Amino acid sequence: MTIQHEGGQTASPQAKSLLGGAMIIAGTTVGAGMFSLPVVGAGMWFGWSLVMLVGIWFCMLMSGLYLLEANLHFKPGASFDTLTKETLGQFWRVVNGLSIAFVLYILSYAYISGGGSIVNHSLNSIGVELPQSVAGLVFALVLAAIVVISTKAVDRITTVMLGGMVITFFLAIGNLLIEVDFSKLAQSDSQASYLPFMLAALPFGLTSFGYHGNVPSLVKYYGKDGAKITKAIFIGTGIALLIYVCWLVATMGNIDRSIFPDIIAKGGNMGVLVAALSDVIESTWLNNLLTLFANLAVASSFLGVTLGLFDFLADLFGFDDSATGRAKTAAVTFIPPTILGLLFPNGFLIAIGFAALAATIWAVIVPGLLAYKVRKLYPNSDGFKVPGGNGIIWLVIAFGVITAACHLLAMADILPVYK
Ligand SMILES: N[C@@H](Cc1ccccc1)C(=O)O
Repeated sequence: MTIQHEGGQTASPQAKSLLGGAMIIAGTTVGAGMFSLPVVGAGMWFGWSLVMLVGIWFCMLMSGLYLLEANLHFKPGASFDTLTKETLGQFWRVVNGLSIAFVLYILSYAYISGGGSIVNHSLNSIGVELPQSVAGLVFALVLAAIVVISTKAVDRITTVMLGGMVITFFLAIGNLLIEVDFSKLAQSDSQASYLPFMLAALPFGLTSFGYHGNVPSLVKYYGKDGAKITKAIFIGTGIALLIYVCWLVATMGNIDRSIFPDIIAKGGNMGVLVAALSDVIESTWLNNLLTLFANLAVASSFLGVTLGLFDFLADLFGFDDSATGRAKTAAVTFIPPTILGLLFPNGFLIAIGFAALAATIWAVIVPGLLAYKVRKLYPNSDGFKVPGGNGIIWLVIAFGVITAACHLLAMADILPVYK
């Protein structure tokens, strides 16, 4: 979800509720991570997954706050592009812009792949058989239509979807948690190794906590209220952490670790995970609830990300807001990921991994560098400053570099991958 288009900048900052901002962050953050985390976390299983999520949450929270710190040296409304250009120069501006565009594109494709998989799973349960690529096409066309119609439509529909997600999530999770078999969670076979699998999972954890494109929008929305925006980011990412942990308890507490290699062999796509969960759940309505939730989660992330991409490309190519302008923007936004979705209907996990590689640049490394630089440029500023000194900045940047390295090593088959 995005609030770039909020018209109400004239209201005083105090009038804006904290919860609104927190929900925007939570809505952006929770997405494809729901479906990648149990699959890539299977190797290290629950305990280490929990440790990893808390660590990544902290680093991604800090990098968001660094971006905020830098942003507050500019007028509300300044874009991420402007911040980078003015603070770090043309080189970083280009690297940053390219990595943002890449992440938005590859995520759009990932959502089409995941959405196709889940639409297919849903249709199967009512007896309709479609090739996965066609299901992806249907998913993409319906949602693209909403984005093309208007930003308002996206805002309204995402709000409805978010409401639906919260309701279905808590109903489904409530029931799943009741069925959880805690001995499954605590599974610890002293013969098996767990921890080494964390390295290959790090990039997926990083993508799961990405929301950073929304920070400049929050500054525009709330004005220069650093304390309030910090709270919104803290609460929003905290909600995401809570949802991910509940989801891991629900999935790993119901599906045995020994079943995951089979899920992974089938591409680890969302429909396969939900199907595995359906196998162990007797109740049909719980199954339907879960499927509905999965549909909503991926659809709302798709809307948020493609709307961001749509605006980014309109701005880049200078397409206007007329019907032809929007049609052109829609073409460059939706055609490439949809074609990829038709060609490679099951690349969901691979795409999320690549998204992580590029996201380390603009969601971790660049925010760290921005904060470091503004502290040097304005040493006497009494404005908002993230606590913890420069040491934590380097820690966060190191986390980004290590995660990017893990992705490259995993690609080269050097890291252990559970399968
Ligand atoms: N966190 C989002 C992906 C994302 C990454 C980076 C920025 C914005 C969104 C998800 O899991 O779907």
